[in-house]
Amino acid sequence: MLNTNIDQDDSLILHTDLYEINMMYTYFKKGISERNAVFEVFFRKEPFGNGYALNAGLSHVIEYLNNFHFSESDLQYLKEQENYDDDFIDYLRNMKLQLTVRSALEGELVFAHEPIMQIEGPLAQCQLVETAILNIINFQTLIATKAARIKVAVGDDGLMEFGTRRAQETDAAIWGTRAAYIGGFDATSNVRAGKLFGIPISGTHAHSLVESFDSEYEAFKAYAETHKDCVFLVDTYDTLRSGVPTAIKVAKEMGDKINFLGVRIDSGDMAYISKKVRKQLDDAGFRDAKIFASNDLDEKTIQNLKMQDAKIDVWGIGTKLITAFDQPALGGVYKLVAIEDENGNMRDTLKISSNAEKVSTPGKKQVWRIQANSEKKNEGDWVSEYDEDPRDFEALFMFHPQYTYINKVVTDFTARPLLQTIFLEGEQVYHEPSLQEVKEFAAKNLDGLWDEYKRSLNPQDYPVDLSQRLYDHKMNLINDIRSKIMKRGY
Ligand SMILES: Nc1ncnc2c1ncn2[C@@H]1O[C@H](COP(=O)(O)OP(=O)(O)OP(=O)(O)O)[C@@H](O)[C@H]1O
Ligand SMILES: O=P(O)(O)OC[C@H]1O[C@H](OP(=O)(O)OP(=O)(O)O)[C@H](O)[C@@H]1O
Ligand SMILES: O=C(O)c1cccnc1
Repeated sequence: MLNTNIDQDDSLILHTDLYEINMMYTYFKKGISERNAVFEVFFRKEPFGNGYALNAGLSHVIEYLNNFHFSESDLQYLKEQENYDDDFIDYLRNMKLQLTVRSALEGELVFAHEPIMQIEGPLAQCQLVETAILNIINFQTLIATKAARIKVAVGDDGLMEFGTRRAQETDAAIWGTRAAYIGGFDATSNVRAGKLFGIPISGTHAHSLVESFDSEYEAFKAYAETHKDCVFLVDTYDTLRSGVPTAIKVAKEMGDKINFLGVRIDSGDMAYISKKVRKQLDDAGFRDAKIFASNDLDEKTIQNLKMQDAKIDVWGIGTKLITAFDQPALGGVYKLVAIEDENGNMRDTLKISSNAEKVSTPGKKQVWRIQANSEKKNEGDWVSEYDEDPRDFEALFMFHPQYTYINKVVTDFTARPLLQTIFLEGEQVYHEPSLQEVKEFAAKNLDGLWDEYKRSLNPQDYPVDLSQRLYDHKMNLINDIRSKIMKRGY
């Protein structure tokens, strides 16, 4: 018996902060819950000092929104806890998803200060979904980005995800594994993630197998007699004196009965040991046997090991990937950018700050990825008002949104809108691609990025520019608000 109140009709609908429902209550009681609103998700800095983020999480958001309803036990719980009036409880009972959701697709490269998801519809519904959407996108985009960094470090070597045992609980392991696959991992050790998402599964064995037999020889032999594909973990006692020689002995004895894929090392000086192991395997005639390595690895250690000419073919990565060890959160936010007024007109909203980077950009927007036809590489992103289209221009003027003297004119370009319609007034209109297609899309997008933005250390800032119209609108709104404050004193 579980010590929780999870019942049959549990869904993610209450996976929200209480303040969202408290705000819905106010909107409902004051008669503004159905006013049209537009919120946008964006982050202010790429994680890990990276030059880009790799978008992930949309699939889980779609699943969440397709299960958008309050169950009777949810309503009863809210009534008991918060004593909301019955008319509000009835309103929640009858609530059907009416939101229009536009989003950057999974596997898309996304950058700071541009909307990566846009939620439009009744104010109350927009407010309710904030928490779950941020929870999902912030985590999965973070892990996909970490995975992409690790993938850059390993190049064409094999890359296995080993993180489940160190993940922040089960959901993080499952969805983190999926994000890692999008970011470039080849396989996972998590069997459920394999079953759920079709990710290839792969595994070796642990030290406990070796310790369960009287000797390393008996352990490897037993494994070989019960498996066709064999990777032996060779560092339980003494990698070079015992582990590798024993693996070679067993591989020779078993001959064609097994596929001797290689050995795994999980401790010690990986550069020194892997070179020695390579020599031992080669000398024994096992030139195709691969060396697998694991032990608290991340992109920095991998790069360093490669610099030391470590002879590692397949990398197993757990803790530092799945916990996003060096940056535990992406910090994506969900901000109101437009709201319907009492006359039915949309009013764009703006947050002013003394920190220029924190002044928000008002209104419902679109993001255009601008690519030069000559190079097939991105020139930058052009954030516009929603009804603008850069394809109407022969030459596109792109300028830095703060340092406007940094600018360029781009001709002969293609422009593609990043925010795609996923739900239209509550109906899913987007057909999800397979996970394999998402992974290929991510790799293709990375090809379109100049190396200057891709390097893991001190990458160049990728241009995220505003259209002239959006820039002028923002400046006018800032001036309007300032002059109102001067007049009214608040
Ligand atoms: N040649 C190397 N250069 C840089 N880092 C290395 C090298 N060899 C191993 N490492 C990394 O150094 C870190 C420290 O390893 P640690 O001392 O914990 O490993 P260990 O000797 O295997 O001990 P344990 O058995 O407790 O894991 C690990 O993240 C490992 O991947
Ligand atoms: O180091 P990570 O990147 O987190 O990768 C996962 C780790 O999990 C296993 O170790 P663990 O000590 O849990 O089990 P073992 O008995 O198999 O060594 C494995 O050997 C890796 O070292
Ligand atoms: O298959 C492995 O070698 C493995 C799986 C999970 C964690 N560590 C290693």
